Amino acid sequence: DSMIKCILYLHQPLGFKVFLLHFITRSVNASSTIKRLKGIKEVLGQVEYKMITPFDILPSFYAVRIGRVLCDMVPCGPDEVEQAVKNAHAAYLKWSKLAGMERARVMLEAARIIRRDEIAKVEVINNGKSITEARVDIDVAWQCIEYYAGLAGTLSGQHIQLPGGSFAYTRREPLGVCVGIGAWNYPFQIAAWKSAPALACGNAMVFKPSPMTPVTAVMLAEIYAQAGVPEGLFNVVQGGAETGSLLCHHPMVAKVSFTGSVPTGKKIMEMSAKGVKPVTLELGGKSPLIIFKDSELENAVKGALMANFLSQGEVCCNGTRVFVQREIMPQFLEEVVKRTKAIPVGDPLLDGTRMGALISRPHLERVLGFISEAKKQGAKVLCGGEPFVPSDSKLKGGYFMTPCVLDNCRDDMTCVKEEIFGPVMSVLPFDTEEEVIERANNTTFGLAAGVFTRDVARAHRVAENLQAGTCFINNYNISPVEVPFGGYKMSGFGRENGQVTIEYYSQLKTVVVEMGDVESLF
Ligand SMILES: NC(=O)C1=CN([C@@H]2O[C@H](COP(=O)(O)OP(=O)(O)OC[C@H]3O[C@@H](n4cnc5c(N)ncnc54)[C@H](O)[C@@H]3O)[C@@H](O)[C@H]2O)C=CC1
Repeated sequence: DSMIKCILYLHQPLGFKVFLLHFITRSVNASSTIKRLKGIKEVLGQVEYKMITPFDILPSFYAVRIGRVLCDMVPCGPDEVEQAVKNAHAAYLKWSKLAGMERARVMLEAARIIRRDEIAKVEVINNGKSITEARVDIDVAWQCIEYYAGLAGTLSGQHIQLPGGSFAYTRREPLGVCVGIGAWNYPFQIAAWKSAPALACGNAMVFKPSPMTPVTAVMLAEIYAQAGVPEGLFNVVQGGAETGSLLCHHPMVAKVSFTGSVPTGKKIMEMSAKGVKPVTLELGGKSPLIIFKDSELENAVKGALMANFLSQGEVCCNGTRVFVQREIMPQFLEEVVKRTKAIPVGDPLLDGTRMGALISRPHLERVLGFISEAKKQGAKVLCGGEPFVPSDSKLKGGYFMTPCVLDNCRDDMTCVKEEIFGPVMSVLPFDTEEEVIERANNTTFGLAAGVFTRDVARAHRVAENLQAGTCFINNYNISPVEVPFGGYKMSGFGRENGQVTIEYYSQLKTVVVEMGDVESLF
């Protein structure tokens, strides 16, 4: 947690002038961030530079995951965390007193302000994914805020009749200051998925993005501020494990919602347990995708690609164990390999690109390491699995690789058992429904699962028997915001999105009203 390095280079379209920008060292809340952005002008007064704000992104703003540092961030320590939580608490006291409909109006304004293309560009630079996918992420983010704005005015309790005219009623009340801790794979979207239901219920949020992708959550803070939330209602603190741990231990924090790996999830739960804080854990997966021989093959192949190659394979709910019924294996493999080879890898800012760069050099090496180990254990690489160097010289140092399909896989191989978090599909043959369900469930994870078949009864039977928080039938990796998302088993608990998430960001108060005399036993 010493110094988190992430430097931002701006290229001019002509002449290759490089501007180094140090910004947002400790972004405690939106207004201080804005001040800091403005402060850059003074700090870098002597240097030739262009001022950027999130809504002033230059067409030449250009830096992808190409091995360059974007900006220097200093992790927030106890003082900043204290300031962020206190600010958030003060904002919560105001925000929670507003009518749900008033909160809805502010949130709808935030959803409206989110401008897809500008933020998507920064997200590409932040994360390395293709611009096409980043645009979808930003759309999903504003849709999520819009959806929970719609629910903010519907929060209500129950009226319960009791004997003698007495009654009780329940009130759905906010929790207070909620903490969101995010992973690096969907930086802006995760910040929206966590803050939207939190804010709709009347809470405040202190959000810590992953130190790998610190930038776009700050843009969301600015958007909420512009939309008119009380100052400090959505704060961003930068940092890694130490900052996250300060947040989880803080006595004024009422809840922690975490997205990340299983080992960190366990720590978050332990730390939160000390303060008896509820947690939502969105953790990793090793999800199965089952393709029966009666499937519409083209759709099944497209589904397998969607299940494996979005965001360079860095997706928690990816269906990376692709079980294919033996009779159709040759046709499936031929088609899936043909389409995988055709995926355009390269400059993620270009519209034609479908796969960008992985998050970091060590992560790329880890993913390639899984492939070498798979080969040693007997898997056959049908395509990809190599580092990729784009022809554009600016991208030479990037963390690119070609998407990989592995054949001859067995259930006991490391590539089939462990989450790779990269573009690596493991294909496994199966014979019967009973057998494949047992093998699909033979994992400690349970985030998602998929089944392709034309047999309606089989589809629902298989979905019922798969141990996973989400089961896709005849598609994969679509996540409309109306639909709850979350895990079974070690993939976590609690849900994000959908109506049910209101329950994870609120608490129920029961008020019992006596209309008669007190009948005392004493
Ligand atoms: N289920 C889901 O919705 C998703 C799950 N993931 C999972 O996340 C993992 C990849 O993301 P990473 O960022 O590498 O995960 P990670 O667990 O290393 O970090 C996640 C976040 O936790 C913070 N953190 C790390 N140690 C901490 C500690 N001791 N106390 C408090 N905070 C701490 C990090 O700074 C980061 O913000 C994968 O395993 C993936 O499956 C990723 C995206 C979505």
